[in-house]
Amino acid sequence: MAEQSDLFSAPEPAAPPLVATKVEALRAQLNAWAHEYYVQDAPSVPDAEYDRVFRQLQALEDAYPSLVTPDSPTQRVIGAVMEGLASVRHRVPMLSIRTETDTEASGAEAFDARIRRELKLPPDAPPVEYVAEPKFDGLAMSLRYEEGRLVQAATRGDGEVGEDVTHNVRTIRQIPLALPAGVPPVLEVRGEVYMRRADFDALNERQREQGGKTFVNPRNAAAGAVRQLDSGIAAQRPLSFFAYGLGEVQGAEFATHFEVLEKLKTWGFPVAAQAGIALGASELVAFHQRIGAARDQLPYDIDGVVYKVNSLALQRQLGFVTREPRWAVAHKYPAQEMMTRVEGIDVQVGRTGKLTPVARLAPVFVGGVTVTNATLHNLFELRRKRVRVGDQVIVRRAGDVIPEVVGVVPAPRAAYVPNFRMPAQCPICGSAVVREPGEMNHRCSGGLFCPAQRKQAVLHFAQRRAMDVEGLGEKLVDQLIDGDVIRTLPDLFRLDVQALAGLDRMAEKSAQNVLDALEQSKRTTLPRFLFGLGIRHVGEATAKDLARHFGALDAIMEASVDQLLQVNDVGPVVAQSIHTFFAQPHNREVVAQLRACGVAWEECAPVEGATLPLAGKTIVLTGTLPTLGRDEAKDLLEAAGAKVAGSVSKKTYCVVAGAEAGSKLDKAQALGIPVLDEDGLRALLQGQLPGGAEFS
Ligand SMILES: NC(=O)c1ccc[n+]([C@@H]2O[C@H](COP(=O)([O-])OP(=O)(O)OC[C@H]3O[C@@H](n4cnc5c(N)ncnc54)[C@H](O)[C@@H]3O)[C@@H](O)[C@H]2O)c1
Ligand SMILES: [Zn+2]
Repeated sequence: MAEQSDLFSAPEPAAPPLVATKVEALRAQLNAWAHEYYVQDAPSVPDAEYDRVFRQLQALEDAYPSLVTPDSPTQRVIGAVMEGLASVRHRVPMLSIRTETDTEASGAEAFDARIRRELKLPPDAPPVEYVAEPKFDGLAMSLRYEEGRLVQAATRGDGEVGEDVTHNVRTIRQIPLALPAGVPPVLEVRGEVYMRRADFDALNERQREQGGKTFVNPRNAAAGAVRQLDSGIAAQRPLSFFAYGLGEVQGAEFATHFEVLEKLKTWGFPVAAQAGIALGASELVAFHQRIGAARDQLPYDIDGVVYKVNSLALQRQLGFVTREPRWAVAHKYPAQEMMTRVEGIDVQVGRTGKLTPVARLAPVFVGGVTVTNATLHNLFELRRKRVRVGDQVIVRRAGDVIPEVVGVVPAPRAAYVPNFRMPAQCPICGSAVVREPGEMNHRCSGGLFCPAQRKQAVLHFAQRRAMDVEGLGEKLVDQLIDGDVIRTLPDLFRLDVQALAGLDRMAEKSAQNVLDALEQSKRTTLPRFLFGLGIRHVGEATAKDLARHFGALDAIMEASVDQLLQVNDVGPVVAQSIHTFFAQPHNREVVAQLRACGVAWEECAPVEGATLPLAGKTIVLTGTLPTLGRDEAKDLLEAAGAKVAGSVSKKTYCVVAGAEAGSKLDKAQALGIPVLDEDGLRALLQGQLPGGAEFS
């Protein structure tokens, strides 16, 4: 009998052994990736790659349902409880969301059609009401409040059991610890903990500067912070929060999801401003497009939008499938991380002379654009990530920022590939490449000469505190350099009315004004000139110290590192930087030409720092003086040998206070430090001690 019935019922196709093996392999791969992603917060492949393999598995399971097992990644929410964190059983499970993909029709239309079918709506029924929201790329969080107090915060885990991370979540400022009176006595708020892009970039920048580990993306940085055992670390990572739903609630009833969002707002939770009601498929499509167009400008990452049936009664009617509700879907955008191959590593020189290794890539569509180059930041970052030519890497492009290589996809290399090296000479100008001790970045030392640094060099040279060329601002400098009107600083002094008047928005009159300003700037001072050269680490104060110590430019140019170290406040890094600068023949040539063009200053005999009346004294300026400007007062004090500092400490010699002096004055008084007015300052410069006595 059994044999006969087998003949009549349509049997499922038996899976060929090869398919069964393939399915097992795909599951093992997905489980390994999920472990890296959920447990270690350090994925080795981009989400797009995980999703691709996930869909492959889904397709095979659809074709051979006999192969489906309850522990397949397609059948359950993946996640785990980290050792060291207590586990929390969710009273209302935390589910995943099905992803709707675009075919010929928009994913929004496919979702709406499915909902209408499942609700058995006739074709002429009015449009279904949905709520559309951004899909934040962070990690799901359940916040439990009892009697209005936050008592527990838990991650999603496997959906049934999550991790207790209350200690870390308490450090997130956007999450209220106490709620206003009148909230339901038991209230679980569900939402997403995430990191804003700017916070993420700043965190990584800090890590890079210190040679520390950088994070792949804001999601992993946020997840890593939330799942720390030590709340001190989480507190240092700037995390944010958006609420988008509820878990267990006692003592309140809601009719719609939108009403829930409104209530969350009144209780003090951040709710996405874009969340709104959408009627039918057409409004969902419009929402998807609108948020997609604004995506790059958002201050945080989203990977799509979420559509939810608004009526909670209909939600209940629709119910759940294994790992996801039927009443919601995610409609995604192009991935912000993709995999591609490194075809070469180039070096770019930035405006400030910093050398950046840049990966040349097999073209890849990421974050909505095709990318062929991505930054590797610096040599150390590149080495730490072990990037070599030929490797598959993860490229991230989010917002308007330049694309970056965030990691290598581990794979055996076919052949030996040499490690990348920084060039010893600038690829643009041939000057020596230097890296200071403790610095992560390599730089071109051809500051004045290097075409990559020209604009920056000219602007710095012309600024008020340096050569003070009025009217030589950014727009004009852009035109001069881009139009190849000038190449080096001396070219500035070779400009004529004809060359200038040919430029955009430059009448003959204003051209003459610029020439006059240039002419006037030629009579300058040694500290201004030195500062204007833009030598790394030589700010105004150091330029003044150098001028005072050596008296003449030639002496500075010829000084050894040891001689430079004799100067007040000049340490090894600064001394080396000055020495390297003047060791470049290009830079010496520029200086010679500037002098040949008539740039001149008075030189004087070297002055011993110690002989100046205020040498070694630190003085603080605060408030507005009646006649002296802040810069003027500073110049006068520094000329007398004083150091002008920005904050008051026990070491402060005296404070010069004018009108509207604030906390600095209070602090001086508290510490018993003498306070002078402008007359007192003048007296001090004349040699009178703040107490009234004379200098000995
Ligand atoms: N790279 C890897 O190795 C790797 C490994 C495993 C998983 N993943 C990625 O993880 C994701 C799969 O995770 P999933 O199945 O939990 O789905 P999901 O994370 O894509 O979607 C569900 C989650 O969306 C979040 N969400 C954001 N905004 C929301 C909103 N407004 N309303 C409701 N929920 C919102 C919630 O946290 C919820 O848990 C995929 O993107 C996959 O690529 C990557
Ligand atoms: Zn250079």
